[in-house]
Amino acid sequence: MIRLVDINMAFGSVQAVKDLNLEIGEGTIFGFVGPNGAGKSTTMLILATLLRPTSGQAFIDGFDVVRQPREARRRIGYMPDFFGVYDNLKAAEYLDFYAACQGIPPVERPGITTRLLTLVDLADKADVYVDSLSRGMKQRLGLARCLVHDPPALILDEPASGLDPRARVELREILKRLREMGKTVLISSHILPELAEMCDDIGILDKGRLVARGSVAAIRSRVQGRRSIRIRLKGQVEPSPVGEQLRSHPAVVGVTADKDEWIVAIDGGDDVQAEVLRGLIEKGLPVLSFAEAGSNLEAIFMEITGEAEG
Ligand SMILES: Nc1ncnc2c1ncn2[C@@H]1O[C@H](COP(=O)(O)OP(=O)(O)OP(=O)(O)O)[C@@H](O)[C@H]1O
Repeated sequence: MIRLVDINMAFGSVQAVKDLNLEIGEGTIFGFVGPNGAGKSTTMLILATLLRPTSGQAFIDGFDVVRQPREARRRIGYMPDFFGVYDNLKAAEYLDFYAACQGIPPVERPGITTRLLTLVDLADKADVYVDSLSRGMKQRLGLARCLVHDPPALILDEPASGLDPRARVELREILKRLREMGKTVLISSHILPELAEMCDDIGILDKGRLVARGSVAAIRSRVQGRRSIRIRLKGQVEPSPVGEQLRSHPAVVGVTADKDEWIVAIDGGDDVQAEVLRGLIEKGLPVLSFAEAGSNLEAIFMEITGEAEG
């Protein structure tokens, strides 16, 4: 449904997207994750036909976004990371307005508006001014707006950003409904755990390059067996014998000092963790705490995007 072939995008000397190749099958919820400036919004703008790539091709349902922008646009709903809402309109009027912009005949518009407001759980807000809706509600209304022309593919740029946990759960529920409807969704975030709960597949973008792609389980297994340990020692900061001692263990693959803490990446399980602790104690180093930071998704994300730096 969505295909990117050797996409490059340069803004002057800034290479925002580099040799990006990606295929997203029909009915997939695909999470696009990467730190700020990774190139997510740029890629989405290209797919939305709003930015012409420096080179490469992008297709929506087989239509080239540069050569056949009208056909591509008809098949896509795009929600930018920031969008304005007209505050003098009520929710239903707002959707009606966008349906009119899409050339939908007046007789069909009330039905579409009602269906979409129901889909995004705003049926009871039809007559409420958009301006007075909460941020989460505005986001859901924005999502409904992308659906007025019933496109098979949706591109959502950071829709969960700034939402409270409850609003995120609501958004996740709506994405599930979209999946049931057979929509293909490309959704971005700079927070991997936020996307992991909602997506079938994940692509990690870093400095314009796709550095990992696969199911959440596959990405997790890429760094399986690796864990981070947080260590606090009394009055110890670099330079100190601590870093040297930690690095001397062959299973220690990374050591960083962060304020009064050391963060150590180890390639191994409980036995290795116990050995590293024993090594510190045997050297007479004053360990205050030694705890697993967890092999959480955020650590995995740091790991993968860190790898790409070299
Ligand atoms: N119109 C532009 N002119 C110049 N540079 C740009 C332009 N748009 C994006 N960039 C640069 O391209 C790079 C990628 O930006 P992009 O907005 O695509 O990243 P992103 O992954 O969406 O990040 P964020 O989460 O911060 O929006 C950044 O270095 C950015 O500064």
